[in-house]
Amino acid sequence: MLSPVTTLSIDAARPPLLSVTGLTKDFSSGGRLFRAVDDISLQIPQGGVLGIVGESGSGKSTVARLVMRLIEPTAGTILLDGEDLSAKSGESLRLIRRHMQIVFQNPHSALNPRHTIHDAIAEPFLVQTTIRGLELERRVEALLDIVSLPKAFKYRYPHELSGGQKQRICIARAVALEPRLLVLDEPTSALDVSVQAQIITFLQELRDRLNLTYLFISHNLAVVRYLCDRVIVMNQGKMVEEGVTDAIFANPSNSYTRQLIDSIPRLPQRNLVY
Ligand SMILES: Nc1ncnc2c1ncn2[C@@H]1O[C@H](COP(=O)(O)OP(=O)(O)OP(=O)(O)O)[C@@H](O)[C@H]1O
Repeated sequence: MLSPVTTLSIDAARPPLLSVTGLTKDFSSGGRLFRAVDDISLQIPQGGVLGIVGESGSGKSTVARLVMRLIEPTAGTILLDGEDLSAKSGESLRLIRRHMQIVFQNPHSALNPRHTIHDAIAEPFLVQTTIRGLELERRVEALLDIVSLPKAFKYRYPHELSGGQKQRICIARAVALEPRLLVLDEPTSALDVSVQAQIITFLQELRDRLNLTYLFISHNLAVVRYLCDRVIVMNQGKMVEEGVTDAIFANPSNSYTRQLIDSIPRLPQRNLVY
């Protein structure tokens, strides 16, 4: 287990790890304002897995980017362990960003083709810490071990890896500085179905092993059902349903949610997760 790089303040009466209130995002397009995210509120306790589902264009990725402060909200607050992200900028935002990392959909474009796997995994340490030399080597190898890849992979380049292996490298890099929150934005949709299943199982094990908290974005309800404790259903930027995953799947109260559930393809038994 890696030692913590920094720690957030820990209160006795602990707030949810992530608490989002009234999150709203307007984009201007062709001189007109378009509300992509409309008054979304959510909470994730430490160690929880919250899924956001909805069809293409419903605003899921925009929520992910807002939570990561990759884009600025039009309105709303985002608290990480009680700390207001919207009040932070510059160095204090950079410091708190260590505690929240994002894994994107496409591992093929996320890795620099000219950098070895070693350099890809070492980068967060070089940018954010003073860890160097033998200790850096130890960390890189430990992270390859965490994502169940051989140490010798550090000498390889991205084109020498499969899609699933590349996504494991992206996950290794995302967990390098021991974040508390991992935002997973469709992390398996660019992968083959059999590899998707491996990555989902792996993400579940990783959460238990590193005590991570996930915000999991997907249009794949079967994956969400497998991985998430609670789920939010989004339609046209709005939250139309929220609750315990099993309860929502068993008895959706919203007609849009029911349509989504009915659209899950019936697949052969061995692909049951999907
Ligand atoms: N930078 C932007 N400028 C203008 N409109 C944007 C921008 N980013 C997203 N949008 C629009 O906001 C809406 C929500 O997009 P978003 O990517 O969040 O949806 P999504 O649910 O993640 O879709 P998908 O599942 O296809 O990724 C879409 O209509 C999209 O066109």
